Parts: sequence; structure tokens; C-alpha cells
Amino acid sequence: MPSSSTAGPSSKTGHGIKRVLSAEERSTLFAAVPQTPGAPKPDATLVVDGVSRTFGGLKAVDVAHLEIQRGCITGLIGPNGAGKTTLFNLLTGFDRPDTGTWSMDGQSLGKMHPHQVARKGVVRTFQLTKALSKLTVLDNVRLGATGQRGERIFNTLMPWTWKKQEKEITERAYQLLERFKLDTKADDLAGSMSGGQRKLLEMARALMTDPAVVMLDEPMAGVNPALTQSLLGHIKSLRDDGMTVVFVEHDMDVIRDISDWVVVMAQGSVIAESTPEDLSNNGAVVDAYLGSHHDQALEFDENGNPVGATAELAEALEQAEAEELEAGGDLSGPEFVAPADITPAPAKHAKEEDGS
Ligand SMILES: Nc1ncnc2c1ncn2[C@@H]1O[C@H](COP(=O)(O)OP(=O)(O)OP(=O)(O)O)[C@@H](O)[C@H]1O
Repeated sequence: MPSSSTAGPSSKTGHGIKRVLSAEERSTLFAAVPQTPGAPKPDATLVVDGVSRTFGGLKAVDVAHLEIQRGCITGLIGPNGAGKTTLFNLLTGFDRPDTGTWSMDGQSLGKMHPHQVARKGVVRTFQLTKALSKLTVLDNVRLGATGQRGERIFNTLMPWTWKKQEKEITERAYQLLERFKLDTKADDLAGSMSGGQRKLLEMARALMTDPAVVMLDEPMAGVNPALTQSLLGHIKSLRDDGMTVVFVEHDMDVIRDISDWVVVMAQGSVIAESTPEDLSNNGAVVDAYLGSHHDQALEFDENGNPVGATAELAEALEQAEAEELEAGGDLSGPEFVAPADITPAPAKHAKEEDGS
């Protein structure tokens, strides 16, 4: 494993090695990384090799090689169904691959259950939050602690061994609730919280094990704009505490705002890697992602007729359909593909369009 020469302060207080890098160090570091799929990183913490997962006939994930740089925020993007969540599931023990190996700091994480992966220092949150609505906010966070002594039958016979630990767990849960400004809600039922607050709760729970790598699956989904900025700040603060963050996101503004590096997946594979600034110059990204993205902004006039880039897109589609029919083709089948050279309108997040 290559080790960093770009050293900021490093620590090993929780699991794995944490390294705090300044903005300048991060930008210098990535300036030297080739913008190609599977690019080696100067100080990779997670390394994935040949990981594949098939559902029926569909290859949901087929990642030949991927390295995640320590102490930085890596954004993972790709069209719906690209395999992002499945890759998260595989790497964190929630699913089993058909092939492949992956490791953190040279230690294999394969064939482990999620709580074992968490003990090694890699935690994740879910696209749909998994807060237990009938438990209090505090208890939800406490559940993030793994390997409590009281869980073992032998230890239940010796309450003094776990009572101390119980107290420590509760104290840590309170600290995390304070960090996410949820401490005033500690005794509320999790079911009473808003979508955004649940995302914060999930992050608090994930931090209970003091992880080195935090994987966030669409942390902004379903969050109202007022909380978005606060969530973004919290994600940056994870990195600023030396954690490595990998997060899935569809909103390109968010990706550009907080990612140090972006990995692009399509049809299960990593098809591009890039700095956020260079994303829109990458042809593969534009073709595979922006051009087919569900949040692509469509514009219509008051009569419902497409205008601007949307009109061009509609016209190109009509022409492609006409050509296909003229050539004796059939538009009902899945094999009909719209031309790739249609210039997409700039991607825009749905929440901007509906004004919510
Ligand atoms: N348990 C499953 N059984 C069958 N097919 C699955 C299963 N999980 C995922 N898939 C399929 O695998 C492919 C990849 O799905 P995945 O959810 O990983 O994509 P994604 O990039 O996370 O998409 P999105 O952005 O919509 O969340 C999709 O075609 C999906 O339908």
C-alpha cells in the first residue's frame, strides 16, 4: 500500500488511520492523479479489486479496480441503476459479491458481516433512512455502538462489566447528538423527526464506532433546502476530523461543492474519475451520466411546448424515431436507443424545479 508523503497530522484514535489534509494539500494531491477509471491514489485507504455482483442476468456491479484516497471526500455519481448502492452494500457486508476482494489499509474486509466491517472502521448510511421510529433519538444513536459487553451472555452475569460501558456509550451518543444539534430531541421518538433530521440521526449513529471511513448513500435525498447547507457542513466536518468520506449524490451542485474527487459509475463499472471542476469536460461523463440523468432540466412554454435545449432534444428524438421506422425498425423494443450526440440541457436538481 502506498503511504502518504503529503502528510498532515494523522491519528489512529478509532479505527484505521485518519489524516487531516488542508484544502491546498487535497488539491495538490489530486492534481497529480490521472483522470482515468481505477486511477491509483497517493495514499489510498479503501482498495477494491475485481468486485462483481449479478442479479439474474444483470451485472449490477463490475468494478475492476478502485482506490479511495484517505482523508478526502469522494463523490460517487452515476445514472439510476448504475450500481452505486449495490457497491456500497458489497463493501460494507450487506451483500455478498460473486467475485472480488477489497481492503482497508491492506486489511481484507471481504466475507464479513456489517458489524464486523464497522468494527474495522468502515460504516455506511442508507438511501432510505433506517431510524427505528418507535425508539427514542438517543437509543437510535446508542444502537450504533457495536460489540457492547452486555450483548454477550457471559457478560450479562457480570453487570459491573457492562454498566460502565453503558454509561460511556450514552455519553458518546449525547456528544454526537450535540454535534448534530439534535441533543434537545434526545428523548423524542425518532418517528417524530423530519427527513433531514433523520439523515443527521443516521450520521450520528454511524459515528458511534469512531470510524475511519464513512459511506453516505444519498445523504441529501428528501432533505429540505434549509437543512441541506447544514448537512453539507456536517459532511465537510467529517473530512476535517480526518475521516475518509465516500458519498452518493445526484445533485451536481452538491458534488461540485464538497467533493475533492469524483468517481463515475455506469452499468456497474467505474467509467470515469475526475476532479469536480473537470467533470463537465469529460465526454464519458456527459454521455453516460448527464445526458441520461433523470434530473435533467426540461423546459416548456406556457402551452406545454418544449423550448430551448428541450426542443432540440425532442426534435432529435422525433427524427431518430422517424429514421428507425423508415428503416423498418420497431420502437417498442428496448433496443431502440436515442442518438448519443444530443446535447443535454444542463443538469438541474428536481427540488429546484418544483421550488420545494
Ligand atoms: N436485490 C436486487 N435484486 C435484483 N436486482 C437488483 C437488486 N438490487 C439492485 N438491483 C439492480 O441492480 C442494478 C443496480 O442497482 P443500484 O441500486 O445499485 O443502482 P444505483 O446506482 O444505486 O441506482 P439509484 O441511483 O437509482 O439508487 C439496478 O438495475 C437494480 O435494479
